[in-house]
Amino acid sequence: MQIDVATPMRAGTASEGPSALSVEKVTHRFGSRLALDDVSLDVPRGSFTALLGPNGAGKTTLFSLVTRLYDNRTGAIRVLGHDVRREPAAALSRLGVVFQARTLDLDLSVQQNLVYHATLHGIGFGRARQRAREALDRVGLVDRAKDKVRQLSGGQMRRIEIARALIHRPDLLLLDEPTVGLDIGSRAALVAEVRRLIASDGLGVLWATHIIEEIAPGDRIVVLHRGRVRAQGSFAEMVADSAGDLSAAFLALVDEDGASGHAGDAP
Ligand SMILES: Nc1ncnc2c1ncn2[C@@H]1O[C@H](COP(=O)(O)OP(=O)(O)OP(=O)(O)O)[C@@H](O)[C@H]1O
Repeated sequence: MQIDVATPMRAGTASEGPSALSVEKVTHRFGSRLALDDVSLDVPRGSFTALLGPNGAGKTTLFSLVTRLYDNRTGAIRVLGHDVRREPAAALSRLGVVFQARTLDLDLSVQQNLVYHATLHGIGFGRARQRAREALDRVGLVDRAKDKVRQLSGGQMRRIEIARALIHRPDLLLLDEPTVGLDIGSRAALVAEVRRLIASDGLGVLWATHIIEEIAPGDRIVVLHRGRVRAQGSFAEMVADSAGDLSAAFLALVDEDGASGHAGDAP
């Protein structure tokens, strides 16, 4: 299979500038458990990069390192070229994140949730209200600004979380299994929404999932399994040896009895 396992694709040529996200040789342990093992990956600007991995692959751990919930003691993580350890403020100001667990305050209005978040980013109250309106407009929910969050559906709450993540105009958006608990229609709508944002704003998106149907031709894919990057490349590269079948390619990569049992092995 012609997939680059060793060297992540470089989006950042001199003229294009650095990648939205670059992770280089990051290892993370919880006690004796190795959650991430020498992980390197790239999210080019303007790309939808799917972080595809089964339960326990290490997706959430990776997100926690990028967002500085955990400290990366090995390797380097850069957001738009800013190292998250050495320049945390610059790196985190370019980053928006939607965590797997819902984090909206259900008893506040949609607008209050957004304005509160904007002020945490140092945006003044007046501007925060304007930004909240703009962000809601982009996810098609401007008419729900005054509603309490608990009055919204699960899919609408997710879209509010995306609006909130965009309020400080980041260049990189991380979403950790954002469609968990949504029906098929809401799931498809949410993926489409994020793809529109990439097209309109040139955001780099890292979308963690284990749902193959959320991935489209044109996406970049990073397959993570048991803490190791098993493969990364374009959709076309990923399915080249499986007659266009991404599920088959994915299963071959995460099959413990298959040839790709170790991330460092050439597939
Ligand atoms: N706080 C923690 N303490 C100990 N082990 C942890 C902790 N968080 C995660 N792990 C372990 O690290 C590994 C990776 O977990 P992680 O949650 O990152 O995977 P994931 O790909 O996000 O899984 P899922 O799709 O189920 O959310 C697992 O073996 C998990 O048990």
